[in-house]
Amino acid sequence: MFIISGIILSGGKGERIGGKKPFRIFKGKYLINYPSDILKSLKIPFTTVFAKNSVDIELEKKHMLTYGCSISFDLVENMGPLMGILCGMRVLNAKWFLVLPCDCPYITKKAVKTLISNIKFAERDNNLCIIPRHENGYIEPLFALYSRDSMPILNKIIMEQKNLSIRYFISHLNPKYINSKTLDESKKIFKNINTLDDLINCEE
Ligand SMILES: Nc1nc2c(ncn2[C@@H]2O[C@H](COP(=O)(O)OP(=O)(O)OP(=O)(O)O)[C@@H](O)[C@H]2O)c(=O)[nH]1
Ligand SMILES: [Mg+2]
Repeated sequence: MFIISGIILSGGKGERIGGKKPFRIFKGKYLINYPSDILKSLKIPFTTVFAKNSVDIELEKKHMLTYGCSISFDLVENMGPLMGILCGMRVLNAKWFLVLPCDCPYITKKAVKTLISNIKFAERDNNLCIIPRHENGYIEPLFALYSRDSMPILNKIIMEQKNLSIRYFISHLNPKYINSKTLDESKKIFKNINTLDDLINCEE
């Protein structure tokens, strides 16, 4: 069993960017390549979870071949990131899952390593997830670690379909919150690309 495996969430509608978000080009690379390159360089195996109905099966297959990762698809459409996380967990044999969005081109190796360095404390304190939190209280649950022990809880939440918010899921996990600045003083790594303007206008 790998201790850590990655789940890259790539199955959102991407409405604000006009669809096909993972394969939008940002500074010469597909958006999805940024988190994928970091995971590859850290030798963390991962799966990329696309929407139930493929947006472009050729590009999705090419992504799989480029990175030697697996690709997964949401079992049910339009259920949001929790469905993506569960579908990723189902195909990975890991103790901890590193969940990342597909639209985080400023991600760094250092940030991922720092996040991972908290696992030993989470295991000591029985925290089933490790979530970056900003000073203003805002949390980053899609740039976070989840223990395998959170999987039955997530499964139950999805089966019940009562509340599919990620905050509801986390509320069952005794989260370890870590100061977002320990991952990146500038906090730029958390910047997501959501619109066509973001694709063009993001400064260096
Ligand atoms: N697998 C999967 N991933 C999702 C789902 N919804 C959102 N995501 C991913 O979660 C991350 C954050 O989502 P958003 O920033 O809202 O992106 P989005 O939903 O694609 O874009 P908008 O439609 O413009 O909100 C992105 O990496 C999305 O691809 C989903 O239902 N399934
Ligand atoms: Mg969305």
